[in-house]
Amino acid sequence: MLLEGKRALVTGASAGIGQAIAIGMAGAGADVAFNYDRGEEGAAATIAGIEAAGRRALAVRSDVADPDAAPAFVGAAQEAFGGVDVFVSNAGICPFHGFLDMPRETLERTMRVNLHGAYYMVQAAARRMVEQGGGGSIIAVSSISALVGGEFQTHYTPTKAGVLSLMQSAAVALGRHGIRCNALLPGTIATDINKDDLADEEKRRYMEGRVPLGRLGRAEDLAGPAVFLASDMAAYVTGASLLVDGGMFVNLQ
Ligand SMILES: NC(=O)C1=CN([C@@H]2O[C@H](COP(=O)(O)OP(=O)(O)OC[C@H]3O[C@@H](n4cnc5c(N)ncnc54)[C@H](O)[C@@H]3O)[C@@H](O)[C@H]2O)C=CC1
Ligand SMILES: C[C@H](O)[C@@H]1OC(=O)[C@H](O)[C@@H]1O
Repeated sequence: MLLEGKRALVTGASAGIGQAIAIGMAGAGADVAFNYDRGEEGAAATIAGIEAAGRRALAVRSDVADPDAAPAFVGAAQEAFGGVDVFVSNAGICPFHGFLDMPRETLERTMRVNLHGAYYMVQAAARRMVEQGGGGSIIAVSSISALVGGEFQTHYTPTKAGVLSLMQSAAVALGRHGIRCNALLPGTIATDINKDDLADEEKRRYMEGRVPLGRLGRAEDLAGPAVFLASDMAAYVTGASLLVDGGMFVNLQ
């Protein structure tokens, strides 16, 4: 198995993409610790999915925007599993809102969760990996939105560009330690984050129509690419970004 014996950590894994990655990594042989800030039922389902794969699970409820949450999460995983080999920074929010009347709190919360949270978490994981030696793999969930804009995402797209940039700079900073850092760029994946937005049938059909593969993404579509980047199959891949969007980005006309 690609991740046999690895210890993986995933932020934001009580639902959606994080949940699919956590369970997918367990299916590939990893013990998995995850954090989440809401959704006890979802967290229980993630634990069940990891354990059904015969792997150990650890769930920690905390807010990635809290700088103290990062060392606490990594420390708890270290205590439970004895080390950290793979880290996936996934937790994020996207409260759709127009630009001209963007509430300050919505802007600042989105920045704190998506960008500051990713920074603190990645830094805490990297410190652990450097201390233990032997390298590691860090993956951040950025977005197709790091590359293109969105009318109701002016607070969100800069965070996703920031996360992509964080992986590039971290790849440079951590290469000498054998730690690889890469970004996943999902397209439109049907999850809770866009449930309300895609409840508008016209919008949903428009988004589907932009995808050459003919459908919106499913959270599970991110599991394989994440396992690949975490595994030794990607041993010479760092500072890279992988679009997982059904071809949406290249579809101009
Ligand atoms: N669904 C989509 O179309 C796309 C999503 N993404 C990114 O993928 C990531 C996951 O999104 P989805 O699975 O769609 O969302 P989701 O809403 O289905 O799941 C979000 C998860 O993150 C956790 N979370 C949210 N805020 C948190 C916080 N402050 N601290 C700790 N955990 C927190 C939630 O508990 C939940 O487990 C996000 O970073 C999002 O920006 C990127 C591109 C497209
Ligand atoms: C939440 C959106 O549907 C989603 O988020 C992204 O990052 C993608 O660009 C999609 O718009």
